[in-house]
Amino acid sequence: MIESCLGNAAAIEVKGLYAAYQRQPVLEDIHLAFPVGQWTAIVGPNGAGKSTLFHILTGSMRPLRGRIEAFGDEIERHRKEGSIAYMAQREAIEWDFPISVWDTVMSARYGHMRHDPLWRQLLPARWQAAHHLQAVRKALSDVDMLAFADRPIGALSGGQKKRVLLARALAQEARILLLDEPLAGVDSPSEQLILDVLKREREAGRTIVMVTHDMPGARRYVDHVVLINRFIRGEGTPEEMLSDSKLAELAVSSIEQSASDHALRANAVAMMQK
Ligand SMILES: Nc1ncnc2c1ncn2[C@@H]1O[C@H](COP(=O)(O)OP(=O)(O)OP(=O)(O)O)[C@@H](O)[C@H]1O
Repeated sequence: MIESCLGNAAAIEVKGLYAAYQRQPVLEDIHLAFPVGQWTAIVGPNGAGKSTLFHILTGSMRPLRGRIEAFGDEIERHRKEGSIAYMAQREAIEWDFPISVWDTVMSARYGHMRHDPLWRQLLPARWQAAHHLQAVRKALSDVDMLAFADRPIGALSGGQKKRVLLARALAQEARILLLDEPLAGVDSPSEQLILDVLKREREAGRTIVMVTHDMPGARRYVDHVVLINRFIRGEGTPEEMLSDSKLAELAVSSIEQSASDHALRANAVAMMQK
């Protein structure tokens, strides 16, 4: 087990996080902990701030305020060590870029290759050390995409693209997997395959955090659920958080949030016109 000796430290802990785009708050007063070795689902309506939270966790966006730790330590060190793998939404990727499936997944190994001798780093991707090739082969095989290794990524179907993105995250062999909607837009065999792969990763001790709108999948597989809509709206077991009444409260929070944002904007416009 990867994390068996780590006690109760959270894999990631978020303390007092605030984030905004053009002064419009998106995340406020976020306090969260993703338990080590557990599978967490982040659930919230469109525009709730879920992807923004991931952008902050991966370091691609700076929050206005707040502190983030990984394994009880500054998160930046763990990012640099490649301990956190991230799977973006399919829409966030440039699929026209002329790169093969193999090379896309191999790019997850670049962080590890930094420790290889320089002469080896200069060789083409296919001549890298055996353990890198093995990690890529295993990840592609886990998502049943090894037969597509030489295809350009732009020639894949939507579900295949999703599997390649997951393979890329797996090939990093990170301790934490952050997955933004890994189940969105895939057919049901692909969905089952992805859930089974993640179940095995969790059993091997990896910490998984995934954004999902798939309630049946989350109810069946995850250990921990976070409800979010700008603020944290609940955190607990799937039984507690994914009950009809909790999900109804979350939906109502979304309507109230939009109404209050609308009123604030109208107020601001009225003030400027005075
Ligand atoms: N680059 C940006 N500039 C300005 N506003 C943004 C930007 N990115 C996101 N937003 C806004 O921030 C809010 C939160 O967006 P975010 O993508 O984090 O939500 P989400 O919960 O991931 O939504 P979805 O489920 O639709 O993917 C939305 O209102 C969105 O329009």
